[in-house]
Amino acid sequence: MSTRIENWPPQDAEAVEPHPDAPAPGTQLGEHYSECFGCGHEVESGLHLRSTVSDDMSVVSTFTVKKDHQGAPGLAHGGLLACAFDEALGSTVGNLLRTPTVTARLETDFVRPVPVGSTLHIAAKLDGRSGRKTYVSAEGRLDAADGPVALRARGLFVTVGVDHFTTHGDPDALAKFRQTKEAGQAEDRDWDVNP
Ligand SMILES: CCCCC/C=C\C/C=C\C/C=C\C/C=C\CCCC(=O)SCCNC(=O)CCNC(=O)[C@H](O)C(C)(C)COP(=O)(O)OP(=O)(O)OC[C@H]1O[C@@H](n2cnc3c(N)ncnc32)[C@H](O)[C@@H]1OP(=O)(O)O
Repeated sequence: MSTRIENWPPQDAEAVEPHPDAPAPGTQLGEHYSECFGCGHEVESGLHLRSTVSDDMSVVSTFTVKKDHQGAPGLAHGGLLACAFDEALGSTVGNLLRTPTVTARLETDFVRPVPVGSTLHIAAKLDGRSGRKTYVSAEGRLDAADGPVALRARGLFVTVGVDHFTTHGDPDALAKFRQTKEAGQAEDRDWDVNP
């Protein structure tokens, strides 16, 4: 059975409200985990995505394509670009709704090639919510917030409990995640997803 979502957001989705304690527009969001490939500073060849709350419903992220991110010579790898959108969409849901979620479905439309050295400006917005399901979409523009559209993506994120990470994750990595938080390096996150 196909799980493709034909209508976006689906009819059963309700309007989504940001969490009352969501970071205010203009807030720069910190990395959520130092070893995250999408945002962590410890991953040398990672994406080092940086995100800022744009308004109640949206987050803008930037990511500069490096040599390590190539698919074809001089061009970004498509799967890696999808990864950047996964991170940007997940950060939008996690930070504006202040809930731990995981990607259940990610659709990416590749509109134009993304050269090494270019910076993608990814504008993501919350589209709707239905129970544990949050619908979020994004557009990525080349080299400027109003540059040409290079990608579009839509994601379904499902809210999970802490047990998702304790059951399936690595205990040592989770301990490091907790220490990072306690050291105050994971800013703006007073909601606890740790065991
Ligand atoms: C990775 C980050 C972890 C750290 C979190 C900590 C702190 C967060 C802090 C800040 C956040 C900031 C940034 C985050 C940035 C990036 C995040 C990256 C996110 C990822 O990169 S994360 C890795 C990839 N991700 C997975 O590793 C998920 C694997 N997967 C599962 O773990 C299960 O599959 C799960 C849990 C998804 C569902 O399982 P489940 O048993 O809990 O629930 P169930 O199956 O009932 O689904 C419930 C409802 O979703 C519908 N549904 C499910 N899947 C669907 C699909 N594909 N299409 C259409 N609908 C779907 C069902 O139809 C049902 O709908 P309904 O309720 O209407 O029946």
